[in-house]
Amino acid sequence: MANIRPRRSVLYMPGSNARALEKARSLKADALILDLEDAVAPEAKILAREQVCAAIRKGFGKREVVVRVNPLDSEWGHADVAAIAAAKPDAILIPKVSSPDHIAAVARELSPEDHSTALWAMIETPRGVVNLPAIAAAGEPLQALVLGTNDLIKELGATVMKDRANLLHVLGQIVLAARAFGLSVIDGVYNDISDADGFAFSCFQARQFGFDGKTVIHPNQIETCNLSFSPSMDEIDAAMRIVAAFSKPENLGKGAIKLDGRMVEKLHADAARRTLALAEAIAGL
Ligand SMILES: CC(C)(COP(=O)(O)OP(=O)(O)OC[C@H]1O[C@@H](n2cnc3c(N)ncnc32)[C@H](O)[C@@H]1OP(=O)(O)O)[C@@H](O)C(=O)NCCC(=O)NCCSC(=O)C[C@H](O)C(=O)O
Ligand SMILES: [Mg+2]
Repeated sequence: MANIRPRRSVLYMPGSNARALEKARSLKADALILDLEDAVAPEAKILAREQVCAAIRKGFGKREVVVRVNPLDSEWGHADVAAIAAAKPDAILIPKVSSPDHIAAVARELSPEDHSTALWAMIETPRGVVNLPAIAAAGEPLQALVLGTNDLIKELGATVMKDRANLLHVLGQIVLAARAFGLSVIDGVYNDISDADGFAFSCFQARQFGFDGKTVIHPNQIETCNLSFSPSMDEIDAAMRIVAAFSKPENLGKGAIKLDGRMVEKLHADAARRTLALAEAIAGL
């Protein structure tokens, strides 16, 4: 099983907020997005870039570190990419990706020494959704798609619905595109920090769609998120039983077997191995 990196909870914080950058070192988010884009006011952009570079160099333990830069066509974009790549985060998150050209343009800005920096792409414009297959097919170093529901709702002229009935087609399309090209896929944020039940539902819904995790905006959303995107004890138990059943001598070479009165195929064994690998990776965090 290839390396699995848990990306259950992916916490945004404004790069201009020194307290949040420090606090993140004590939080159990799997990944952090240090934001230079929309969460940072224009007058704080340079300070945010400097603070974020210093914070990356100090380190965030085992947490995956991702920096959202400003778009290349903004006055900060090119300098953001140069400075952030030199600080060596795990990935750079490109906002408002509407075509594969946006990814290629940022990739061109990375020097050959920056080859360890992956790219993540935000899908948050109508064009980004329409062009999902081409964007997801961009290839290395693209590693993940992140849904931006706030911008998307705004651009669509839609309104926020608790059950996201007006976004279900997008949830399906982004997961489909990501899986077709072997990318991770992270759901958008839930703005109402005080609504624990609504947040838990949106995590449950995202997991059912196949997302690897969800972006969060406040420490109080992390635990629910981690729980929602972790294999449950029942899932781990079922996975172990499936793997064990396929390992029995009488089942070797069989494509389908009967287990507890149900048909189980090799594909279920593959999924079970992935579940166990994810559980192991989570335990190692
Ligand atoms: C929303 C907030 C501004 C609220 O902040 P605050 O008023 O400080 O909240 P609390 O007092 O409840 O905070 C309690 C402690 O937790 C720390 N904290 C809060 N938020 C974070 C965080 N995101 N990361 C790390 N630490 C955090 C506080 O410092 C307090 O700590 P302590 O001092 O020990 O008491 C704030 O939560 C916030 O800024 N959230 C993130 C906002 C953000 O980054 N937005 C941009 C990303 S969302 C987006 O753009 C989505 C996408 O593009 C789209 O289009 O959909
Ligand atoms: Mg956005």
